[in-house]
Amino acid sequence: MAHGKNPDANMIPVEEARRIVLGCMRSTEVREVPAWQAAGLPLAADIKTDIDLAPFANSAMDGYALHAADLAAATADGPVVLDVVGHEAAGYVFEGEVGHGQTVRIMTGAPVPEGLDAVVKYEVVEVLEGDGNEGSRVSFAAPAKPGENIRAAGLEARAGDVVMAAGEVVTPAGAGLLANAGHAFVPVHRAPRMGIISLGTELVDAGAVPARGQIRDVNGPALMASAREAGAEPVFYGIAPDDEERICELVRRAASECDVVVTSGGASAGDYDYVTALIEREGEVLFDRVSIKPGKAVTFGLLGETPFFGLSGNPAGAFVGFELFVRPALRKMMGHTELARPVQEARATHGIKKRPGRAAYNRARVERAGADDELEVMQAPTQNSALLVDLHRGNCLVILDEDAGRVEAGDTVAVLRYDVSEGTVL
Ligand SMILES: Nc1nc2c(c(=O)[nH]1)N[C@H]1C(S)=C(S)[C@@H](COP(=O)(O)OP(=O)(O)OC[C@H]3O[C@@H](n4cnc5c(N)ncnc54)[C@H](O)[C@@H]3O)O[C@H]1N2
Ligand code: MOO
Repeated sequence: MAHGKNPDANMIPVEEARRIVLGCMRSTEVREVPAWQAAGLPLAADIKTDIDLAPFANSAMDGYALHAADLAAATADGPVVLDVVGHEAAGYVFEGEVGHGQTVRIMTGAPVPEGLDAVVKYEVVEVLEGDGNEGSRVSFAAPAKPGENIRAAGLEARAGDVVMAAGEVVTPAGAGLLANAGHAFVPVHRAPRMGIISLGTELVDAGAVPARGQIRDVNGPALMASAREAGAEPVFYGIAPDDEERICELVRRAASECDVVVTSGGASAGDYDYVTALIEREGEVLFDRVSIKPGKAVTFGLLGETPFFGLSGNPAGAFVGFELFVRPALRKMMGHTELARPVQEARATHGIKKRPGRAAYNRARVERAGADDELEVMQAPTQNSALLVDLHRGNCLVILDEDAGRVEAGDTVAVLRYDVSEGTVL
């Protein structure tokens, strides 16, 4: 992908870039993990239950199990009296026969004895004789409906039913359901390993005080956190000075050890920006410029089979590049089908400058405000790509398409919510 004087001639739209990226992603291997550890992950296979859920009809209340027909004529003035012939706690099974005129004292969760079809809770039962257990006589002042206070066998699922389908994201409640279906372990795609390299001779780590001309590496830690938040396993390969051989060595190592490699910096037009040329030489470049602001300098390619992202060095550009391309790629590798963050509409509190050209992803914060509790979006005062504080305090990016012009205060704009996970209905 050689280019002449104007590398921007290679710019492609965001949607096209994302299509190219996602087209290259393959899922990671499947492994079995404890069901509770699968929360937040999509299942890699359909999961069936081996038994009916619930496995037997059981009581939803502490009370008396009986034949509903026996109480048909019960009223306050003419109560029906039954003989208590047994007692049943959860985990215990009453094996005896229960005839008409008889009842069994039953606890919540205990199996309803064969032939009985209703449970009446303690609160509305009067004990006439005895302590309420076997040998007692109890009185009912109202009829009971057949099925009352009984949780039927198979209410949730039948043996052999799929209780959770491949691709469904496990929730904490879902982890319980999987256990109920007999699965202590379930198959999910392994967390992708994301290798991270910060490129730039000017970079020192957070523990050092930068000398004149140096700055601290902010993209390394920010990308590590972003990878972890996306469910990937971040691996930091360090800061590489602008030395082609050193970068090449690190990139090769990361590509052989990881599922995806992400660098920041060294991607643009400067004298020391090697990334695109290096990937071209070592593998294949699929694009090297996207029509976005910030973060247009984004190289995407393959090193053998390993996807490579060379993000812009400017911290806001690296963040936007991660959000728009790397995060969806990681999610696809994990088997997620919801790949895009939610986009919603909000009213701009101020005018927003925008020249036709690259699509803008402007740092902003959306909130409910005003008497009508409408969504209002306040853009950060400066959109300088070197600043991170507004991404930290903000929660969204205002999306202005390539051909959009100036936005006036009060206009409705689309905002991408990076504080909310993919698939959330807002
Ligand atoms: N002649 C041109 N110059 C530039 C263009 C252009 O089109 N023509 N585009 C500008 C834009 S827009 C961007 S974005 C940057 C992209 O630059 P690179 O991705 O090559 O990144 P660097 O040049 O290495 O660094 C840019 C900037 O970011 C700082 N940086 C880099 N890495 C880190 C890090 N890990 N932590 C904190 N800060 C970092 C670096 O010091 C630079 O200030 O190119 C423009 N130039
Ligand atoms: O593409 Mo650059 O990140 O706008 O500053």
